[in-house]
Amino acid sequence: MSYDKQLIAAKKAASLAARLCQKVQKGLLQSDVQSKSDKSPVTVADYGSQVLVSFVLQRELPSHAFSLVAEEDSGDLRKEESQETLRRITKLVNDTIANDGTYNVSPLSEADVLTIIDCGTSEGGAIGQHWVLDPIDGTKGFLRGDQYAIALGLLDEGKVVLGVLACPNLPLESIRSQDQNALNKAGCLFSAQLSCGTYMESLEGSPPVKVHVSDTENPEDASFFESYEAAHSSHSLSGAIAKKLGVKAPPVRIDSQAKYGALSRGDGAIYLRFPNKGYREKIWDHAAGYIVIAEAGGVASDAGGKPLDFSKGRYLDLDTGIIVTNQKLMPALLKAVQDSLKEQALPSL
Ligand SMILES: Nc1ncnc2c1ncn2[C@@H]1O[C@H](COP(=O)(O)O)[C@@H](OP(=O)(O)O)[C@H]1O
Ligand SMILES: [Mg+2]
Ligand SMILES: [Mg+2]
Ligand SMILES: [Mg+2]
Repeated sequence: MSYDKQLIAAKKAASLAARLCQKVQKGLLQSDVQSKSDKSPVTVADYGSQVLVSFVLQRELPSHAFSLVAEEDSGDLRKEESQETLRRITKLVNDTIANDGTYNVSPLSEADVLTIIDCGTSEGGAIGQHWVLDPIDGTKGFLRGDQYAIALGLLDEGKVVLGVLACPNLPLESIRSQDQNALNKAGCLFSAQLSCGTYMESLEGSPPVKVHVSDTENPEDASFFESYEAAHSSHSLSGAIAKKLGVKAPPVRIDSQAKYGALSRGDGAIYLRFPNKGYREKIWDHAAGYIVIAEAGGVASDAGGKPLDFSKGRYLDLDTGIIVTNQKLMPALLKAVQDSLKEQALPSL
């Protein structure tokens, strides 16, 4: 089965959303930051991005049933104190659509915006097709002016069949490049479809280039990625695993699924993620990255070596943590992870 049409629509949706996010990040004001019940910062761009992706997908694929599992909902925005925020989101979305020029539509109203945000409340699951969206992954990175991604995947019968990662601040060259000029040129769009490989192009438009994960078999040559935020992933556990494996390079700490993108083109060889006990991973934090890595020849699993299961609804059910690397390094990595977890569980003497 081909998902070509959906892939074209997904790339268009994520690119347009990226434009909105870039505009907001440039002019980021403190007043853009709201507080959600989970205390994570949510910005105008977060909602605006979700509206644009949902809008474009429905426009581009009018004959397809539409189900979207997305991170944000309109609850907070419907509150009295959010009126100004809603007004700003609506204007940003309408300006972005008008500047793009593809869609000849009358401007969306604030009520339209709320309705479109709430298109993302699907529960997903193992039956049928569901889009999975993180409108801004790496909100903390976004607010800091660092890495973030617009991450969009498609599930078919519970399996990720395509994924797109728009990473506006990721350099087009390897992040390990020493060339400052090259590092200043940023804005990558990764796209992957089942059995078709992973491609990268510039967000400004360039021919897609096929990418592949690092093929290193030697952990001494491997550098590893992890969250910038220590609260999202234990830096001490990943350090212990890397040491056991023989990794020499210091960790590369960046926000968002830009890690999966950078890994898919070989900027590093390993990604380790170990949230606090009890934290439940959401499917939108990994769906797009999972297929971008798999189609580039890599493998992502939980800490027990099981593939990630996206068929269970909005959450991933998994055994402690997520590990990602190439096929050759995975057995050694898995052993180092298991040994380190056992040691960590032992009472210290
Ligand atoms: N305590 C926690 N442990 C693990 N992940 C967390 C977390 N709190 C938030 N997250 C998730 O980590 C994501 C960012 O990952 P990373 O650390 O790789 O940048 C966040 O995505 P959002 O920014 O979309 O909310 C959020 O879903
Ligand atoms: Mg969030
Ligand atoms: Mg996220
Ligand atoms: Mg998010």
